[in-house]
Amino acid sequence: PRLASARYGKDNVRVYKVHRDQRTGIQTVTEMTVTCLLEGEIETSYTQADNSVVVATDSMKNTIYIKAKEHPVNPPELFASILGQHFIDTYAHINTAHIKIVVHRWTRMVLDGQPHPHSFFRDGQETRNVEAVVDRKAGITVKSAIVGLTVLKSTGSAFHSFVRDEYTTLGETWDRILSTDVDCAWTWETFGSLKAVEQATPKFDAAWGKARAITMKTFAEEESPSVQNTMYKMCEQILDVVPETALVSYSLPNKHYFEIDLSWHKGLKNTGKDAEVYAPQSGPNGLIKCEVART
Ligand SMILES: O=c1[nH]c(=O)c2nn[nH]c2[nH]1
Repeated sequence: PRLASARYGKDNVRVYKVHRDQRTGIQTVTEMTVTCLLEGEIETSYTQADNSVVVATDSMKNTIYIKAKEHPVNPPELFASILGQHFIDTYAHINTAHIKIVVHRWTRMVLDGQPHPHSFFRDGQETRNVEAVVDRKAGITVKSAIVGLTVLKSTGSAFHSFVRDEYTTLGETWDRILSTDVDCAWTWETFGSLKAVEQATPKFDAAWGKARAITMKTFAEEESPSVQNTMYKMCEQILDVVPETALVSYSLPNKHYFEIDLSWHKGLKNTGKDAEVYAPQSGPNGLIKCEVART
């Protein structure tokens, strides 16, 4: 047998960092969960119990905290690239660093119309994710994402004219509930160096804001004929407004809400245009995926 692939590191490294503006007294917080996996000439640590090539995962955890102290942690695309580049620069036998950052939401409280200087709330389980692969030869590839943004529309979604055969029971509908947990990702054109990522810094927050706005606006305003068509339109718009992206993808569960026929009870009308009470389904769910490339 041969070692076909290997990467190792530290997962679930929770990091919190506060910025204190001395002049205004306004404090800003960032909370993230970091994963760091390294690849390189590390085969002998697996095959020969040679630990001389092993940068301990504990040391990686220490490094994440030190770099978070020494460098900005925002935008996450920049911090992930800085962190990955550190491992390539520091250990000659490490050739690829895989850094994943999940940024959790701390939204500033607004009290009596005023943003509070140091109080925040978790408005949803949505996260902003970044995966950076820093490779000694190939450069820095960065994938940004919105994950876990749960949305629902109570109408404005249809699904009909699909294959009808001896396996089909699903009725056609011109008016249905549509709900999903958005997982939207955009891959940046590869950066040739950390300097190139640093120069692109202003683009990362802007792209996240645009992708999130396009997702919500298209979801809300499109008379959706299917999840497939609506997500494709989202991809087209993101590629259009973020020219440095090479690929945009969505992975959308179709979280079904079933009509409940109550006519057995005194002829109660609760289906079709009379439907008001529905049964939200935990599963099974549709799962619709696509990747749209610029070229
Ligand atoms: O939008 C939808 N796409 C599908 O492929 C599908 N299949 N069942 N319901 C569906 N809704």
